[in-house]
Amino acid sequence: MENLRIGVPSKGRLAELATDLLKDAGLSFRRQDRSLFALVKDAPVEVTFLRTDDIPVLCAEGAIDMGITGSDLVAEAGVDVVERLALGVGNCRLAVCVPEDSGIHAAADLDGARIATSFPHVTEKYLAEHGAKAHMVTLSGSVEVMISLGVADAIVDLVETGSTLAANRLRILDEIGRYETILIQNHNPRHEEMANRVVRRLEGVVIARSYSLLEYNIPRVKLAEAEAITPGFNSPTVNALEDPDWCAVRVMVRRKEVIPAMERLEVIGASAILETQIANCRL
Ligand SMILES: Nc1ncnc2c1ncn2[C@@H]1O[C@H](COP(=O)(O)OP(=O)(O)OP(=O)(O)O)[C@@H](O)[C@H]1O
Ligand SMILES: O=P(O)(O)OC[C@H]1O[C@H](OP(=O)(O)OP(=O)(O)O)[C@H](O)[C@@H]1O
Ligand SMILES: [Mg+2]
Repeated sequence: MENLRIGVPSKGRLAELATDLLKDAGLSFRRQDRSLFALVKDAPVEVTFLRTDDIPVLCAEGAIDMGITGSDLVAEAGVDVVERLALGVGNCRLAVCVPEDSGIHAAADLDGARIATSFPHVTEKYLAEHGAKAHMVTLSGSVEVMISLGVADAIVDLVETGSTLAANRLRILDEIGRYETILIQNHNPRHEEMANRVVRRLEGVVIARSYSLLEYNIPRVKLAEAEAITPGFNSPTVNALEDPDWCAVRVMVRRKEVIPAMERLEVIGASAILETQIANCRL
């Protein structure tokens, strides 16, 4: 059986994220200098380092079986790949933006405008849905400066915090879509069983990263109330304590809900409330 080939971004913001995720999932490799290729230790897997935006087409063509990339880039490439797993990072949205003082107020006003973007296909589809047709200025980066350079009336680009827009005195006219970093797969991978194992392993890390383990003691009479505060991923584990009026609860809680949950548990009489980080899990 041939090795499973996984495409990983060679540089840019997703490179380190992807490498860390794979390592945490027990898929360790060493990239030597600028080499484009690495073998994974103890698994029939090869990692190929590629440009993030080439990963969708190379996966669709079968050069790689799986890849880590942005769902925005998959949409733009317009290729038919299987989306296996959302990786819980790289959240961003694609937006049509115009100068703060622009006379463009609706998508229909973009008819006949010049639009600078790295996403011409997604943009044209969006415009067509709004009955508009525009002149595309297709670029690979620094899109936000194109209006002040005089080559565009509007831009379509990724927005996360909005600070790049503010720095360029631009405002969002409309949101085209929301995207994130995903694991994609070819319809016919070289090693299907290993592909499924990669998905399960990464899933364990993604869930572990987004949940904490919460443990606390609670009077039995308050157990139902406590379970309503922390319903858990599956149902909570409840153990008896020496004092029959009390019990101990173990439950997974979304990281961002841990502090408010602890506060609410304290109010209803819980004690010894502990948060533990989960490194990995199989549920
Ligand atoms: N500001 C952002 N916040 C969150 N995710 C982003 C952001 N910008 C880009 N992404 C995601 O990361 C992917 C890769 O981004 P991009 O192609 O810009 O590479 P980069 O890491 O910025 O490197 P480069 O220097 O080539 O631009 C995007 O397709 C998108 O999914
Ligand atoms: O809303 P914000 O938080 O400001 O993020 C959005 C910016 O992030 C990305 O650029 P990146 O940093 O990748 O630079 P690039 O133009 O070189 O790709 C994207 O292209 C936007 O310019
Ligand atoms: Mg970028």
